[in-house]
Amino acid sequence: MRLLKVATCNLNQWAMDFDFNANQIKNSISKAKQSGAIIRLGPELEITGYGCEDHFLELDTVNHAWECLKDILVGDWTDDIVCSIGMPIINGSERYNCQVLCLNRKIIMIRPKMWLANDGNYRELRWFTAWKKRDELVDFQLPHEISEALGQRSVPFGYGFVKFRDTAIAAEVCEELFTPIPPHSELALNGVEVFMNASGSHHQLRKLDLRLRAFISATDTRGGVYMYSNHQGCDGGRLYYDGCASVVVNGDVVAQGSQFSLKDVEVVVAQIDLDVVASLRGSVSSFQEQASCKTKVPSVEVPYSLCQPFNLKTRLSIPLKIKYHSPEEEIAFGPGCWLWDYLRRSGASGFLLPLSGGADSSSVAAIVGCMCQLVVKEIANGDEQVKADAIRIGNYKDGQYPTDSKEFAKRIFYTVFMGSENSSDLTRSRAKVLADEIGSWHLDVSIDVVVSAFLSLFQTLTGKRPRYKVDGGSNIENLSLQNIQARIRMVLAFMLASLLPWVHSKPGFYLVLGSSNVDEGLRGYLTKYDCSSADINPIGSISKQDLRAFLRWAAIHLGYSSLADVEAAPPTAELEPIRSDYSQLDEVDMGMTYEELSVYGRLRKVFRCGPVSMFQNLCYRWGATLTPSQIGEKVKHFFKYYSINRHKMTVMTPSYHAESYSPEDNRFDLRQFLYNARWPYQFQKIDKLVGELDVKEVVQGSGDHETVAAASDVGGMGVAAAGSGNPNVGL
Ligand SMILES: Nc1ncnc2c1ncn2[C@@H]1O[C@H](COP(=O)(O)OP(=O)(O)OC[C@H]2O[C@@H]([n+]3cccc(C(=O)O)c3)[C@H](O)[C@@H]2O)[C@@H](O)[C@H]1O
Ligand SMILES: Nc1ncnc2c1ncn2[C@@H]1O[C@H](COP(=O)(O)OP(=O)(O)OP(=O)(O)O)[C@@H](O)[C@H]1O
Ligand SMILES: NC(=O)CC[C@H](N)C(=O)O
Repeated sequence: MRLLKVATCNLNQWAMDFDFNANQIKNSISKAKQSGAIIRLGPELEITGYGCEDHFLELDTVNHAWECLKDILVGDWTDDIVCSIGMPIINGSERYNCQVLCLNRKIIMIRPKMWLANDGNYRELRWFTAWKKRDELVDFQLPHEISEALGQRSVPFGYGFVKFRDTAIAAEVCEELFTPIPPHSELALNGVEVFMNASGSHHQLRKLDLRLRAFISATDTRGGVYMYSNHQGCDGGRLYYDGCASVVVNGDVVAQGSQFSLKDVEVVVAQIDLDVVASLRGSVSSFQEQASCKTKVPSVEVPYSLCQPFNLKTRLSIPLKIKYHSPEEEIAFGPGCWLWDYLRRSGASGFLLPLSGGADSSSVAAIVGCMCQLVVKEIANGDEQVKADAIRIGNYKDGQYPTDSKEFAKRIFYTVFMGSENSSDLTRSRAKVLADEIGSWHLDVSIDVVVSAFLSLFQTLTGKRPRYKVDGGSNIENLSLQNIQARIRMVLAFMLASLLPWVHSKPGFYLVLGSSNVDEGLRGYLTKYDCSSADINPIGSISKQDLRAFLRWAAIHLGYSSLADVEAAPPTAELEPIRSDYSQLDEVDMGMTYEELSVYGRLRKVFRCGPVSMFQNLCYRWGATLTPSQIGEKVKHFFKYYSINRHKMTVMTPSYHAESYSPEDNRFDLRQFLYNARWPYQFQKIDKLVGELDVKEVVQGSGDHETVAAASDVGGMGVAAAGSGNPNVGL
């Protein structure tokens, strides 16, 4: 037997906070050593933080990373433990995203990333060069100061692996795992038994499965130990890195860390018998055959042993049942943890939320409530860092600290219902009941006097006073009357967030939370610079359908039972007067349902459909109940409003990224914002297709169509011919 103990970790780093990050790395190495591990793997670019973006272009960033590495190497951190540490390195004139393998105060090899992440949220090619030399390791001269401090002049740099006396190990850096020809396949043929994947990978709803499947398929037939390390938390941007440090052996998960957690450092350890890898490989004839004619990968020899012989002092890690969170839990915990990091790092004293009693703002309130519950739970579990942060933010004195989530919420969370003459008692009371359940400091104010002050001012200026449509006004008047209310709420929210702490003799300021969802953003069904404009928004890329499922879940599992009523109510903006024969409803206003919007959203972004291919795909999906002409009208209606309102995406409040069809314009969904909203070329093509289909009556009902049935559960949206069936493409 060759017993090997390995440790991997989730680290909650903060981009550009070098002291903090270096301490976390040291802390994780100490924990790994305490557990008896001989290998410690950390996340990608852990010294700088993954999300430094254009700071990677600054030489300072690379220099500071070396300084931190030197500090780690001159101490006893790496004594008797192989540490894989992530940082940027300049070799010659190119900058690489590297894993630095260290042991006993020396650097044994530097492995630059070969396949960079460059889709969706990722732009690594903007900052790094991909390493392309695959047949040799080059000699890298260490920077003078490092060289002096370590007594080491140079180090092998490039693609390769490290051969110890008793096993071989190699790095595979994040995206490399997801490439069509991942390095681990040829590394395995070269005898590498342990793969160390350092990652910087963000949370997206329903994505974990994709990741775990990749670890499993990397090792189930070819054998191997797959170690995965990731960042965890908000390191300064819209992404939440969702941890899940794990160890997989021959396709079985034997250790799995948390996906969502408030912990700064979590070390995940596994004890493995490496002979199971050799044994599996020896039993697969095709593996043996391919190994016998493999392409040789360069290696570095280190005369050191990592394994222990058979002994009964340690227990082997056994296969675990993989833990997946439901999407509802993901919505509660991902944004909940992200909000906590943002709050503790921003210096704010809490959050203020305009709470309408509707589904969206109630979801945000529930997520803040969940955050408070997590904080109290983590303090009860003995987390000193969470306790110290909570004491500071909640302004606790005399040794007191949060022990009850409602009491904590009262200190750090203001909710405010800002009713107008169009608000109903139902929503007003829903807001109040929910606030009581969560424990927030709740205010109920009327904005009517402010609205009428604006209207009077306008009347003085122009001599005219706009009227609602139900009172005989035009569309323009009707819209402007709605938008005044919506925008006044935004101004009042910011005013309260800055002044309420002063009123209550508390230090600091509160962050205003926004609560528009991904579908409203896509359709543009929001008033520009109303309460959708805030400091941050935890649900800006979550769909209405997912939010409704979340509300049902939260009513039970977070203990906020009033959310069941909130969920059951039809979504309404309550900006127009309610009459016996009229009450404003979102889906009527928008001319489409939220369910339809989710379908359009996925087709547009995830499946990259323009208007014409969206129409064609929807003919398969909806052909049983709608005619081609009706489908054509729906597609045109969607694209018209999407494009008219695209400018609103340029000023969307920074939101937690959670959804692959997010229209977020700043980092994720990069498109123009001034369109010809008549789409003359595309719409004419749709009309032409409709004409042809009507004549031929080709679409006879989607149920009869083979491809529809086959693809009907693709990401829950039943895309038929939209190309790639993976809704997570472009993570
Ligand atoms: N191409 C362009 N590039 C840059 N800016 C452009 C623009 N076109 C218009 N604009 C600007 O945008 C303005 C129009 O946008 P905006 O003022 O927002 O107004 P608008 O989009 O016309 O109206 C707001 C919509 O949101 C609905 N609403 C209101 C309130 C709450 C909710 C909800 O349930 O969440 C929904 C409301 O029923 C209405 O359909 C124009 O007045 C102009 O200032
Ligand atoms: N009466 C109100 N009191 C406080 N805030 C409000 C009120 N009405 C609207 N808002 C704020 O403006 C945002 C957008 O308003 P709107 O009611 O139009 O619908 P929504 O986007 O469907 O959200 P919700 O489901 O929270 O009502 C809300 O999410 C909320 O933050
Ligand atoms: N940092 C990376 O290489 C990211 C890779 C991949 N797209 C992920 O989200 O996991």
